[in-house]
Amino acid sequence: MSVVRTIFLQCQPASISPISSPSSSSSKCVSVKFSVSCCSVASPVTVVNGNIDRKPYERNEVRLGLPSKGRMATDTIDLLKDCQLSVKQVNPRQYVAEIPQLSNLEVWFQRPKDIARKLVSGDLDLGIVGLDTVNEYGQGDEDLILVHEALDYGDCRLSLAIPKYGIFENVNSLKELSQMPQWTPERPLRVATGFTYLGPKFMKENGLSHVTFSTADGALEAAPAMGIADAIVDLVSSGTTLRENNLKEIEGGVILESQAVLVASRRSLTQRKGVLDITHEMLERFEAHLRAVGQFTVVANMRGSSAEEVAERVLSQPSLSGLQGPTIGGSGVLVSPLTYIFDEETPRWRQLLSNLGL
Ligand SMILES: Nc1ncnc2c1ncn2[C@@H]1O[C@H](COP(=O)(O)OP(=O)(O)OP(=O)(O)O)[C@@H](O)[C@H]1O
Ligand SMILES: O=P(O)(O)OC[C@H]1O[C@H](OP(=O)(O)OP(=O)(O)O)[C@H](O)[C@@H]1O
Ligand SMILES: [Mg+2]
Repeated sequence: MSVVRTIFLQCQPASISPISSPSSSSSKCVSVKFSVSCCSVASPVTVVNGNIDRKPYERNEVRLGLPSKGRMATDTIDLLKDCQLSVKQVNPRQYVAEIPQLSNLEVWFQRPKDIARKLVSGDLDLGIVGLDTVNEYGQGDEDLILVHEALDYGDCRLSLAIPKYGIFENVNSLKELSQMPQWTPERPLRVATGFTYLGPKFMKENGLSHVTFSTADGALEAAPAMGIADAIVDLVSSGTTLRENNLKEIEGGVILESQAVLVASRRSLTQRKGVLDITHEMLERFEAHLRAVGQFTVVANMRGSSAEEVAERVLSQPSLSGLQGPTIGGSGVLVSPLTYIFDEETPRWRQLLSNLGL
């Protein structure tokens, strides 16, 4: 009986599929690889918008905008670090940095809303922010292209919420809210929101006509209890803030599902030297890294009469997806998390090129 070395990839979700057939060599080593696709693939989205004054900028460096503060800041740096892209900042109060692995790239730390604005104005070429920010401050500008629409952090939704109490006690859907007799031209539904573009757009698209909006920079959940508004449009993640303020979401009231995205300026991608190459490099790393999240390499020595027999046994056991691989007779088991799984092609890259007409 010969000892056969088996290598396979293990992942959390139950589905597991071979990405390469077992192969044997003269020394009776067998290599079996499994993979599960962890992220959904969607086309780069073009967001549409109005007229903005564009500056014809003369510069040679490619500029990437990253969140300077707030909850997106650390997670963004962490994602880049996980992709072996180290952001070198001289000190935390300096807003410019570099990523040595990406030459000719300047990183600029900015507030998320300013990243969206500066992409539109041409002052940045690439940015990482929440989709809510892209849509709110990009206002559907055709120049903005979502290069990666699911970076897997910053998950939240933009949602309409109303009080649980009073006249809203039995109101549980957008339809019921819109049909309430209370809303008239003289006494419209008062909505407080920081999303002064997406909020009114949503109400209009859903046929709510007697609506007025007020805005504030934060703590919007206080507005109904303060008597300033009847409803709010704000981001919800765990739902705790709504609950603690006696508010509820309603059916049909989700305006947008959001997470961190990589967004680019179409003009930059097509006209500025180096932007397309840097985008390709970042995209390949992001896709390969996100595909590898939750997957592990397991290396074990296994007994079998031949490499083929071991490979056959490994491949035939769906239970391997439950981390039971070594129980089929392995020893010297090594388990390590995977950093990247590179596919032959980067699906979003192909989609981006076709979106750009290249
Ligand atoms: N509760 C949340 N959970 C997860 N992600 C969130 C949450 N709230 C916001 N986000 C995401 O993080 C982004 C940045 O939010 P954050 O509150 O850190 O900054 P900001 O709202 O731009 O600034 P500030 O709140 O200081 O005015 C949002 O645009 C959104 O994409
Ligand atoms: O559903 P939850 O997990 O409770 O999160 C939702 C809250 O998080 C955000 O506020 P943030 O913390 O950014 O404070 P802000 O209102 O000052 O922006 C958002 O504006 C909500 O208020
Ligand atoms: Mg906030």
